Amino acid sequence: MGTCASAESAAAAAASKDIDKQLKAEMKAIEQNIKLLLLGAGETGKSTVLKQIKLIHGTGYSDEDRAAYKVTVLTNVITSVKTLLHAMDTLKIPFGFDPTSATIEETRDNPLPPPSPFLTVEKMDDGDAQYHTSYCEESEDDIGVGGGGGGGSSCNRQKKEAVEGQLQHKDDSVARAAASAYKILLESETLHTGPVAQAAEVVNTSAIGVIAGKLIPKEVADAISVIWKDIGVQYCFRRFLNDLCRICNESFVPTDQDILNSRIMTTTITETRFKIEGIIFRVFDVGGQRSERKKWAPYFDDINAIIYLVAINSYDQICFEDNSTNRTDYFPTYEGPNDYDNGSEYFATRFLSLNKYEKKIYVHFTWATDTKQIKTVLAIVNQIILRSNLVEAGL
Ligand SMILES: Nc1nc2c(ncn2[C@@H]2O[C@H](COP(=O)(O)OP(=O)(O)OP(=O)(O)O)[C@@H](O)[C@H]2O)c(=O)[nH]1
Ligand SMILES: [Mg+2]
Repeated sequence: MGTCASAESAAAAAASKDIDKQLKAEMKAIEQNIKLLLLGAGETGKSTVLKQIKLIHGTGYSDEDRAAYKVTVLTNVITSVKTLLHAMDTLKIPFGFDPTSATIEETRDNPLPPPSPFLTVEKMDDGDAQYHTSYCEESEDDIGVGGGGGGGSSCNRQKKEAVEGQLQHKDDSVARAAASAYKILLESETLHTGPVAQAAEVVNTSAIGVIAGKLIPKEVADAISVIWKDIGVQYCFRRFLNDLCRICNESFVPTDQDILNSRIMTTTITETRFKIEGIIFRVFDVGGQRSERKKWAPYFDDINAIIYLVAINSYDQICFEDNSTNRTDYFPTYEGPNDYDNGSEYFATRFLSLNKYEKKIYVHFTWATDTKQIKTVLAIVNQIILRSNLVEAGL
């Protein structure tokens, strides 16, 4: 009896000690805060992940935030149309070009280029590496410009992007037919005539920025509308401007998805604090362009985790910084087929093989603009960080 009672009290004392330790660890975490650093090259989705954390764990966006983002979205629309018009000339696609009039025999035989989900790699203090793929989960919202567009899934979107990528393949027969039509019109000096070419002139000569409180000028909005209806322009780049009418309307207020899709290059390091399960997370978002990277160094002190983002669709894009350097160049050691599964596996393996100090690295394939997928990734990240805190505290 006496033995039993003393065993019980020993167990109770041990349990109480554990609780004390846990409370102490949690208090320590609260005191210290959890410092999370978002790193990665330019346009890899760092600020987008921060926006998602704000939506998931913060208070969301106020009316003032939305008014500021309205300026960004409207400016992004004008910039995108200018980019699109530039692409028409670069890819040699004339206005009015109908891709269905060209034979697609060769394109059908070409392998599809890999779609473009983004890869995130988390570095932890020690231990194993892990993968998490949220790439093909169903998504509630489809993404158009501003993403207000209806239905569909991430998988459908990826297939759509892959098909669009194929349409732009420089060797396919549709692209050759477009270039040939472009050449004929150029030689006959009729390439830049007609209503769509006039609308292009209006957009190209308009100012890029939209001032706070103002709308896109009516003549520019009308010109964008004319450009967007052109079948050749649709062929050139059909996914960005589906929501033009909504965005150009006076009553336009950016939705959460508009905000996630909008783009401002980060040039000032920001710190944002969130309380998740009682613990304060301090998230640092840095600029990824080359000139910004020298500002990263002081932020490595005392951090609990790095979320390193990589855009795995950027392997064939050039750097914003100098407009010529390939962002990732090709990988001569890659011998696998040109498909998503093998390509993404290869990227993950390359990153993991750089782990010289046996740090814990977790790899997630995800879409930074998809709140549902980022929610899953963040929940895993939080669990990992909190777990490693308890391990540190000896629990
Ligand atoms: N399709 C797609 N677009 C994304 C994804 N992540 C980010 N984007 C878009 O890419 C653009 C750039 O994303 P940002 O979050 O601003 O990139 P960043 O890494 O903060 O860039 P810097 O501030 O220049 O370092 C934005 O328009 C985003 O909406 C993704 O996973 N998929
Ligand atoms: Mg940024």
